[in-house]
Amino acid sequence: MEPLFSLQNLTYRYDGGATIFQQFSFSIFPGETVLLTGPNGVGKTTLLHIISGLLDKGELHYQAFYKGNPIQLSDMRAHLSYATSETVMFSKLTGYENIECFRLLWKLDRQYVHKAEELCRLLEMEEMLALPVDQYSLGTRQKLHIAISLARPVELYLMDEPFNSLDMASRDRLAEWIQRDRQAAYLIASHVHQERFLDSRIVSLARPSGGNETEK
Ligand SMILES: Nc1ncnc2c1ncn2[C@@H]1O[C@H](COP(=O)(O)OP(=O)(O)OP(=O)(O)O)[C@@H](O)[C@H]1O
Repeated sequence: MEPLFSLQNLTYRYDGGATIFQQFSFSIFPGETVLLTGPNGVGKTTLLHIISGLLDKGELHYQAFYKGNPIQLSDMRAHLSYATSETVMFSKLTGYENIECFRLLWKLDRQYVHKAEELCRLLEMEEMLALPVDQYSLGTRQKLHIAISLARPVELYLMDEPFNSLDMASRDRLAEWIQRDRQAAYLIASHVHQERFLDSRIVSLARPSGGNETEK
């Protein structure tokens, strides 16, 4: 089977910083869930930022392919949804209004709204949607952020430590949802929660002196 997305010979160094990746290659297949693990500071968030085209400063070399076709990482934004570790939200607006803002921003139809609300129900925070986001707890903000990100209709989802602020029941439900979804691929940075993803591939980033080399 052809990978959905493939990154070859990635070399990356932050401006004035150390080399984080050295000739690193990684692929993810349609419908696959990959757990990205490794110690603090090894480069998990950096890799997700790179794949979503957010890092254009520093030394960056790679070849990338989406569905077999060469692609610039800055163009990957159209094909993926990235649930960053920091929640990005309009805090004076309600949950419903935030869902609607992202619908307008991404130019989506009502299907997206239905899916976002379904995810809010799954994560048991639907009753908070009528309130402004600045009244939410940290975990409730995280749930809305995840619901909005996963409702976007794409074939590749990137998630950075999505479980951190969630209660146990929500962690279980979210992990089940992700593993049931065979239509999309998920790349999830998390150095815990491997027990929730027993059937998933684990890519463990190491910290060799020269930066990460191609995953084994
Ligand atoms: N803007 C930046 N400029 C320079 N170096 C940076 C920058 N952002 C991150 N780094 C460095 O890049 C390395 C990788 O950081 P990154 O946040 O990707 O690690 P991580 O594996 O996600 O860590 P954690 O498990 O703590 O979230 C670290 O050594 C970090 O200090």
